[in-house]
Amino acid sequence: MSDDEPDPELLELLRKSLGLGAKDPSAPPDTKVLQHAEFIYNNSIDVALDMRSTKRAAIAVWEAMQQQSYSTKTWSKHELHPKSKDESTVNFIFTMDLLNFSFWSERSQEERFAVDYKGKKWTGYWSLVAALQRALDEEIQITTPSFWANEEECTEEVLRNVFRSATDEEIPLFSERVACLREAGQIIEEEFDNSVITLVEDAKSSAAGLVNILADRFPCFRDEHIFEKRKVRILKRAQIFVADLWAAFEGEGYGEFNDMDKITIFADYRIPQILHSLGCLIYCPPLESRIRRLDPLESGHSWEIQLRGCSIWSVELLRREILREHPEAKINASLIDFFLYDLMKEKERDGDEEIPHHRTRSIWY
Ligand SMILES: Nc1nc2c(c(CN[C@H]3C=C[C@H](O)[C@@H]3O)cn2[C@@H]2O[C@H](COP(=O)(O)O)[C@@H](O)[C@H]2O)c(=O)[nH]1
Repeated sequence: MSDDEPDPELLELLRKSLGLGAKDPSAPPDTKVLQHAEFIYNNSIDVALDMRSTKRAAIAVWEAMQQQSYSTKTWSKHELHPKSKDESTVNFIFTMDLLNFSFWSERSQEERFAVDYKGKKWTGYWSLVAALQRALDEEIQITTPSFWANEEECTEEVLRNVFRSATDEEIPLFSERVACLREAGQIIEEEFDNSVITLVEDAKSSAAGLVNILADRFPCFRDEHIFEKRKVRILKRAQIFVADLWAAFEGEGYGEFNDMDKITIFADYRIPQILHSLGCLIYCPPLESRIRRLDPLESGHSWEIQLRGCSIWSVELLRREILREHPEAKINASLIDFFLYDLMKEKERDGDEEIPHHRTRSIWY
């Protein structure tokens, strides 16, 4: 949306005040995330995209995904991800993506928050998945929404035990995670018959519809910010919830959506990092040195919104580049995103991080 385009929210307001009625209700749902990402990109002066690198990256990413036959099947191959294609996996994924944020630590690799499970110490995103699997093994109903809302049974002590650490650092934002569980438990109890399945089915197989339900009804999923005086929707956890469902169920059953192309990448702290490593994202010197110094970047800061919005737009251009070269490609932003995240984690394991990820502490990612 360029500067001279009218603000869609304003148009909606005008439409209503002139009694022109709301937009056509039969219009397919849209999350507005991609449109807002383009607006952020068009108004970013501290983060830029490099088109030559994007073209090069598109070829490299496509070839690597082909070589690895990277598909939705890859999701369930991860050791800790649930394998059953049933309601328990829907509940697991909802719980996981309700809490899928902010695992980075200022401690060393040995001292950072870690979860002991199946003889390994899991950190980062995998520490969350391990903690949930461990709790289920210990007969704690950590993936049941009615449990989260029941403060007598699901006490803070029970939750501290669920997220107990193998080191003396606790899980980051513990109290915010408890608040997310309580809020979501209550909303699912009151508005969705105590069932995540009801929530998923209310979207009628629309990925964008499900994202909008989460953003509209759950404040803890409403990842929206102000940029250049406009509201911009990024909705990272709402979107990764849909994509995780889609991948876990391989596009069928509870993972069947007729508009997966409406989902963008999930703007976290790993995708900007890998895009910068690929040369697709370029930072202004003050921002780059802030990141390299590991100095915090507060949530909502213009630089942070530019990083997240330009990452979404960068992968949209990369996706279009892949389709230009391979019109037959069965590819979407979700699959590219999963691949880029796994690629970044591989580079981290190999000690090959070209730049640190940015340090923003928030519940949004
Ligand atoms: N954009 C994007 N962000 C992702 C993931 C995942 C894991 N998805 C799995 C499922 C399928 C894939 O194959 C992955 O194996 C976690 N995150 C985010 O990263 C951060 C954690 O980073 P670290 O502390 O280093 O583990 C945190 O914000 C978390 O929300 C992803 O896929 N895409």
